[in-house]
Amino acid sequence: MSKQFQFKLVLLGESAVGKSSLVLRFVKDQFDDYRESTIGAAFLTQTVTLEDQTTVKFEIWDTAGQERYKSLAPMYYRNANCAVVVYDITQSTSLEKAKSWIRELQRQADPNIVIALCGNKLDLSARRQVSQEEAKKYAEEEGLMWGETSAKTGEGVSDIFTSIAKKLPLTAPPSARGGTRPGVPGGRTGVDLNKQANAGQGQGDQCNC
Ligand SMILES: Nc1nc2c(ncn2[C@@H]2O[C@H](COP(=O)(O)OP(=O)(O)OP(=O)(O)O)[C@@H](O)[C@H]2O)c(=O)[nH]1
Repeated sequence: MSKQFQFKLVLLGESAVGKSSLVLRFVKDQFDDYRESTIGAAFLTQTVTLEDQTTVKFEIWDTAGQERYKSLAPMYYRNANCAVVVYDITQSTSLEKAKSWIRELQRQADPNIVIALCGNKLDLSARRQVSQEEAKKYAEEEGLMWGETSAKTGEGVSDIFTSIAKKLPLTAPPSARGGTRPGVPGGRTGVDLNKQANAGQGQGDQCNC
């Protein structure tokens, strides 16, 4: 039987960089030009199958980027196995905000968290304010994964999640760990689904929490 794992992933970043759009593309392969700003956070799941048929189910917490929700974020990144910190390549201030989220994760999240820095809105590269060199250099210095995406065209979106899946510890002993549920953002993670009956949500389930 192929191995199945489940990990908790959190998205962080300034408002309007495209966090929810990235998740919508990844989970439902859709894009919405007029997406409303997230309130609180949203929960979705999606599964990635690797070449060796290992499946990685992501439990995704899409946080709200507006400043008024900032204090909620620790609830979502606490116990997260991985984080996608998003900036908008057409807004250099959004990279500064992403760096501040990364500093916070480095100080307060699980020390083994896998962090990917993601430059979104690649389809708008004519208006680019953040060069690939600058972002890549910063990511290398901080030991982060890095990639650029367009939630609008889909470019790079599945690559970033697949790269994260490959970096996660897929050999971790599963038995002592538990899964997360919608409404329980701080739940434990990293479960091997082969060992767990009734293992949570199906693909693309969503709740606004
Ligand atoms: N051109 C372009 N527009 C995008 C892309 N991704 C998102 N957008 C647009 O940017 C706006 C904000 O996108 P959201 O996904 O709501 O951004 P968010 O980061 O989730 O925002 P908050 O919920 O406020 O934190 C929307 O109008 C999207 O349609 C992209 O890759 N390219």
